Amino acid sequence: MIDALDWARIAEDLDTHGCATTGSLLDEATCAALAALYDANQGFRSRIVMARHGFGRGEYKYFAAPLPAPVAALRTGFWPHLAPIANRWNAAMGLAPRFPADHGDFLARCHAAGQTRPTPLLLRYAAGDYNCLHQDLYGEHVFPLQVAILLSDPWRDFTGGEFVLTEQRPRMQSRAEVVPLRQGEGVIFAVHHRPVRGTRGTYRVNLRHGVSRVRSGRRHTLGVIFHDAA
Ligand SMILES: O=C(O)CCC(=O)C(=O)O
Ligand SMILES: [Fe+2]
Repeated sequence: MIDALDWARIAEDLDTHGCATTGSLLDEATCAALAALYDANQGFRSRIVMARHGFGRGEYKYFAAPLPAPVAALRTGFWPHLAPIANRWNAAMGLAPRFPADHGDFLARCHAAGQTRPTPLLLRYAAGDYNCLHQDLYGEHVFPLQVAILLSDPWRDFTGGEFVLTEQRPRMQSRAEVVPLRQGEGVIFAVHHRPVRGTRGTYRVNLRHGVSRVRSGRRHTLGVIFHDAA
């Protein structure tokens, strides 16, 4: 299903806005099964209570290796479509790293540098919870794009809790983007920087993402990050 996405449109949205929605990626049953893993309390390497770290309110858990099959399939399925965009972006930004055709080869590079812990995660928010603006950087090796998939149904399961992105251009005030998602839909977005073409050439814009306050209900998300963590 990832291969069938409109990759020309996605690449254009990423280049223009720094984010792109995918349309439906996971059906309702798969979303429910993934969200249910949160409470199963098995198959995770760590649990983070956001308030304890000043990250917001709510919590998340990082999957342990081996990743659940649907999560591993998303990582390997997105990779061949995202790696060429990431290579083009790094070239435009004057950043040296280039990404291989196979995600396993990139993970080997992360692991050799001590980034051995898996980063895909499940997040859970209740009423009043939110996720402060941040960047998911876990070491020297960074893949510049990541994906977040909404597992809950907006309006039925929760209200509020919008995915937000901000970008800071040099010497300008920040621009915010709110990304409405349906259940099972993903947003692909820049982890750290993206290239923007200006009148004097291409420059680097700094992005951060987060989630606005959940007003009611419960919201679950699956985060797919492509570099592993130190
Ligand atoms: O819950 C969300 O929509 C955002 C999750 C997030 O920060 C991530 O996947 O990196
Ligand atoms: Fe994040």
